Amino acid sequence: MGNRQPNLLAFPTVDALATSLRTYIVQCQNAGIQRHEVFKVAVSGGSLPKTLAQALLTPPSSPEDAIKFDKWEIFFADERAVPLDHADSNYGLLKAELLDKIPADMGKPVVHTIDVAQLDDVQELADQYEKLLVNSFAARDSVKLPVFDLLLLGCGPDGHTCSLFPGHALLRETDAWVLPIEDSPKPPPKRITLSLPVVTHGVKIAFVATGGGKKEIMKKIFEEGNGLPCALVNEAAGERCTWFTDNAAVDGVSFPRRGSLI
Ligand SMILES: O=C(O)[C@H](O)[C@@H](O)[C@H](O)[C@H](O)COP(=O)(O)O
Repeated sequence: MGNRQPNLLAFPTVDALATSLRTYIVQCQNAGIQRHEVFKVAVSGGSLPKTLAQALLTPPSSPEDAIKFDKWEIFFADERAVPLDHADSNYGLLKAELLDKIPADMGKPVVHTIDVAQLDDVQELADQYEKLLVNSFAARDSVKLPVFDLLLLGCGPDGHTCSLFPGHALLRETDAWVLPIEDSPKPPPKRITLSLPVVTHGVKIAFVATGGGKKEIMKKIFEEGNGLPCALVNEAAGERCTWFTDNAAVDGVSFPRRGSLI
C-alpha cells in the first residue's frame, strides 16, 4: 500500500514556491504528453493565476524544463456565470494574468471557456461544459470520469475549493461531472464547478495556498478534516495531492516538509 498522505510543502517565499511549482507542473506536463500527447489541466481562479504566471513564464533551465503551451488544454475547475470579459470571470483573470503574457515562442494553449450563450441558465451552463468534457475526454458512456493530468486549485478561508463549499449539497454529487451553483457564499453567487469525484480522480492535484489568512483553515484541514471540501480532496486523493504553501499559511500546522521538492 502506498502512502495515503497528501504532500504538504511550505516555502519561505512565494518566489521559492513558484520555482518548485514550475518543476512540479513540468513533470505533470511531460507525463501527460507521454501518455496521450497533450496536457489536460484544470485551473481555478482567486490568487492562483498570478502565482502560475510567476511559475510558468520564466525561461527554462534545461530542455526538460520547457513549458510546451502548444500541448496544453486548459479547462476551468470552476467558473463564474458572467461574460468572459467581466471583472468576475475566471477566464478573464487567467487571460490577464497569464495567457496574454505568454511569449509567441512558448506556444499557445487551447483554452476551454464556458458557453456564454447559456449564462441565464446555470444548469444548462454546467451541462454544456460537461458536454465539452465528454467530447474532449472520449464518450461519456465509455469514460466514467474524466481524468485530468493535473488540477491546479486554491483553498478558500472557509475550506472551499473550486466552487465546492463546506456543507453544501453539491459535495454529495456522485454522477454529474460539472455542477451548477446559484448560492455561492463567495460572490458572485452563480457559478459552475467540477464535482468532487472529478477533482479527486485527477492524475495529480495541486493546491496553492499562501499568506497568513490561510493558517487557521490550514490547521482545520490538516488536523481535523471536518468534512471540509479541501480535506475531502486530501482524503480521496492521498499522495496524488500536493499542497504548495508559504510559511505564513502553515504557521502552527504540525507536519509540513519545509521547502522540500516532490
Ligand atoms: O472562482 C473562485 O472563486 C475560485 O476558483 C476559488 O475556489 C478560489 O480558488 C479560492 O477561493 C481561493 O482563492 P484565493 O487563492 O484568492 O484565496
